[in-house]
Amino acid sequence: MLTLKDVSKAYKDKVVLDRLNFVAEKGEIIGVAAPNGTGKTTMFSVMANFIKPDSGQVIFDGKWAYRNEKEELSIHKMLTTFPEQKDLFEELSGVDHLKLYAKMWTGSTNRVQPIIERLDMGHYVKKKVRTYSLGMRQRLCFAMMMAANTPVMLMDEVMNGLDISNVALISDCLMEMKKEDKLIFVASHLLENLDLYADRVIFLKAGTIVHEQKFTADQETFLKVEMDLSKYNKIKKEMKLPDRHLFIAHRLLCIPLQGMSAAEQTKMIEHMLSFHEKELTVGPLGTVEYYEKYYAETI
Ligand SMILES: Nc1ncnc2c1ncn2[C@@H]1O[C@H](COP(=O)(O)OP(=O)(O)OP(=O)(O)O)[C@@H](O)[C@H]1O
Repeated sequence: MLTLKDVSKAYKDKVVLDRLNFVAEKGEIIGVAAPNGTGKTTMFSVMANFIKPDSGQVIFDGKWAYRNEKEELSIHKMLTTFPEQKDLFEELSGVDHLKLYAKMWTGSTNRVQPIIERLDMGHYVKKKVRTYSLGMRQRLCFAMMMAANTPVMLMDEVMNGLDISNVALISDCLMEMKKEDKLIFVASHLLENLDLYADRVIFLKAGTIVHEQKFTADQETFLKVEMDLSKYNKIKKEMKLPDRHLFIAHRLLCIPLQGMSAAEQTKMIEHMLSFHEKELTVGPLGTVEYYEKYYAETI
């Protein structure tokens, strides 16, 4: 559905995307995680052709690649990007915005009313945008994407400024949209929220994807123990930890259980319990833990 092939982009001598490659299919939600200033927005801007990459290609459906105006038009019928709040028209109402997006992309306004109801916007949507709070504007931006109803959606910071119940509401809508076979990219700093609906999360670092986390049943299992650095150093002296263990962000010891017999696993858990640590869990690494692994100091 969407392929990035060797995409590179630099601003002067600052390389932001460095031969980036990936393939995304319809019916997927792909989370994009990285600290501020890493290149999430740049990647989306290249995907939407708002900026040209220095090299490489963005290919849609195996055939369209922004090579000319006709191709650009074909792609932009399939793709929407999350509107920026500053691009909203202060003197128009929310309904006006929704009708505009619905008409432009689908040729009909039939979906507007159900979207207003689904997003619980009825009490404000007829008022002018200049009277809206940050969260009300954000919900309108999301509703505009729902109204456009394109097969590909690029959502940068979709949860910005939303309270807990609205984060839950938008998360539910994203899951419903996934069932409608959309391909949705969500760049977000709400990492635990991504775990809820993303099929995979890509982690950007130094212009490339350093890790892709897939939420499948065959994820590697770790024994995870919260501890500080001095305790970790003490344990390392007292026992042989597996070579592939991680000590993430100076706070979490993660021991891979793969390859250990049941007896060895039990022994390892008993051993860790004997250190009386705060918390001990068994499971795969989550998005927060991978984030810390790649962006915080790890031994
Ligand atoms: N037009 C530009 N000119 C020069 N440098 C730019 C430009 N746009 C972005 N950059 C730089 O490129 C890098 C990546 O920026 P980008 O906005 O893509 O990051 P981001 O991951 O989306 O960050 P955030 O989480 O803060 O939104 C940053 O160092 C930024 O300063």
